[in-house]
Amino acid sequence: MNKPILEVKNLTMDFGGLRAINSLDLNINQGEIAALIGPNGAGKTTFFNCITGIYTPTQGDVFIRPNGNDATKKRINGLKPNLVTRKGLARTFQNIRLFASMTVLENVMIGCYPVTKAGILGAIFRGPATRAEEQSIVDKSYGILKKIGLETYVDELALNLPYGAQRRLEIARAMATDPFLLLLDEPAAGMNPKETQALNELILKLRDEEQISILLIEHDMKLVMTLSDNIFVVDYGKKIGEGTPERILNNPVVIKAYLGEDIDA
Ligand SMILES: Nc1ncnc2c1ncn2[C@@H]1O[C@H](COP(=O)(O)OP(=O)(O)OP(=O)(O)O)[C@@H](O)[C@H]1O
Repeated sequence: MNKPILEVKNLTMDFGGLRAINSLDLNINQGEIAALIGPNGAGKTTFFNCITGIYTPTQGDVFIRPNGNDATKKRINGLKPNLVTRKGLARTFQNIRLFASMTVLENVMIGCYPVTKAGILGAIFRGPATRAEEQSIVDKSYGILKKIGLETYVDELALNLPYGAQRRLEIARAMATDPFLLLLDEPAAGMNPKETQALNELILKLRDEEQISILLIEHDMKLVMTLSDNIFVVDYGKKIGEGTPERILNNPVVIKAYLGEDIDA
C-alpha cells in the first residue's frame, strides 16, 4: 500500500466568519504528481499557506513522512515557514517573487541558505569552513540551474530573463532547499504554449530524475490533465472530488461545480 509523504487530516482555516478551508483531507504519495484545482477563491492558496507555516490552521493536522515510512513521520502544523522548508517542503508563489536586481545564480544561492550550517557569525567572520560552504553553495546552485536548463543565464540579472525563464528560476530556487515535495502555485500562469510545454517537461523531469513529488495549483486544465497522477478538486474550501484525470473528467459533481462545458483536455 502507498504510504503518503504528506498527510493532511481535517484541515480547517477560518478568517473571522469566513471558512476558507473546510475539513479537508488530502494525501500525497511518494513519486506522485498531484494537482489541486477549483474555482477562484476556492481556498487553494490558503491550503498551501496552511501547510507551509504561513497560516496556523484553525483545526486539523499536517503530517509529513519524507521517506514514505512511519519512522520519518512528523506533525508540522504550527511550524514557522523556514522550519517547514528545512523539513523538505518547498514552494513557489502565484506572483513571481525573485530578487530582480540579483543574478540568476545569486537567486538560487539564496534558496540554499535556509539549509546551510554557517550562521550569521560564520557569514561575518568568513572562516575556512564558511568559505568552503560558500563554494559548495555556488557549485550546487550552478548544478541546479543546469538541470532546470537555465545555465546560459547564470550571470544575468533576474529581471532581464524572459517570463517563462523567471518562472523556472523560482522552481530552481525552491529546489535549492532539497525538497522531497514541491508545491507550485499556478506555475503556468501567464506562460505561452511553448513555455507551458517546457514546464510540463520540467515537472516530469523533477519527478523522474530528482525523485521530487509535486503538488500543483493550476488553472491550465490541459496541463493538469496531462501531468497529474491524482487530482483534488475543491469548492468553497471543501473537497468535492478526487482521482485520476479520467475520474475527474467524468465526475458529475465536479463538472457541475467547476469544469462546466468548456474543458478542453
Ligand atoms: N488573509 C486572508 N484574510 C481573509 N480572507 C482571506 C485571506 N486569504 C484568503 N482569504 C479568503 O479565503 C478564500 C480563499 O482564498 P484563496 O486565495 O485561498 O483561493 P484560491 O482558490 O487560491 O483562489 P485563486 O484561484 O483565485 O487564486 C477567499 O474567499 C479569500 O478572499
